[in-house]
Amino acid sequence: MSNLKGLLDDLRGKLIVSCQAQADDELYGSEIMAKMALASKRGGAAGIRANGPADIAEIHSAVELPIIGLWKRNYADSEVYITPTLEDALQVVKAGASIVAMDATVRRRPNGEKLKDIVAELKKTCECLVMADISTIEEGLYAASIGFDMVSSTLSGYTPYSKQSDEPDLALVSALSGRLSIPVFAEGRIRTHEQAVSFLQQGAHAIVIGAAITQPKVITRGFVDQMQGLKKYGSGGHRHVLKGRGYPNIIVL
Ligand SMILES: CC(=O)N[C@H](C=O)[C@@H](O)[C@H](O)[C@H](O)COP(=O)(O)O
Repeated sequence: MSNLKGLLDDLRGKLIVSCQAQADDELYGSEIMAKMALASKRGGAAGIRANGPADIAEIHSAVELPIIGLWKRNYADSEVYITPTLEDALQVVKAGASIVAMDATVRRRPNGEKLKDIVAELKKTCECLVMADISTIEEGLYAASIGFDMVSSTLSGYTPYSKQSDEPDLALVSALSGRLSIPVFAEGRIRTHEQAVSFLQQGAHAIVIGAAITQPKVITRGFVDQMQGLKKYGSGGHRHVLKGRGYPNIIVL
């Protein structure tokens, strides 16, 4: 466990790159995600965020960086899609993640599982830290109270009741950083160097960036839109939409 506590210190002020591609993405595949992770490491990333046991295992064997693992899965009886169940979390840890990230929203989980019980079980049985992906201040406070090791603003804008915006949620990260003793990670729609620095100045422990680094389609579209005078990318010109039950897909507006 001491190693894991040290891990949080190691991540302070650092960048974690989210290397994820869905099945309908041109870059889909564990080998490609491992290359993406390797390139991120060479660029100075201190950690990788990755989706699914296959990608996590491949990255774990190819890149010497801590992995924040999750597993996006759809269940018929729940809107929760980021590591919804205990078994999903266990598979993520087994694949090589040091930190398991999971939806910590107030929404009902598959099979009636309770967030509190999942966290307690993980703490009891796994050598891992647990990250709460939250969408509101209340969810962040609750997550800290039930034993999560850190929270991340991942789901702000992706639950129907949270703030909807194309911008990253600086207010949420700032508010939680002032109220929680556990680390608060900034994640979701961070597109510029300036935004990343602002989050650190507002108290974020570390920064997680995905699309702006690992999705060439999105980056390309940003340039194209700017060149056409559409002013969309710099202010968050794309966002995830929940297609069907859960899976976020990048759409370009
Ligand atoms: C909402 C959701 O499911 N977010 C996912 C969480 O793992 C990923 O698809 C994001 O890429 C990640 O959060 C980083 O965000 P951004 O790609 O905006 O920098």
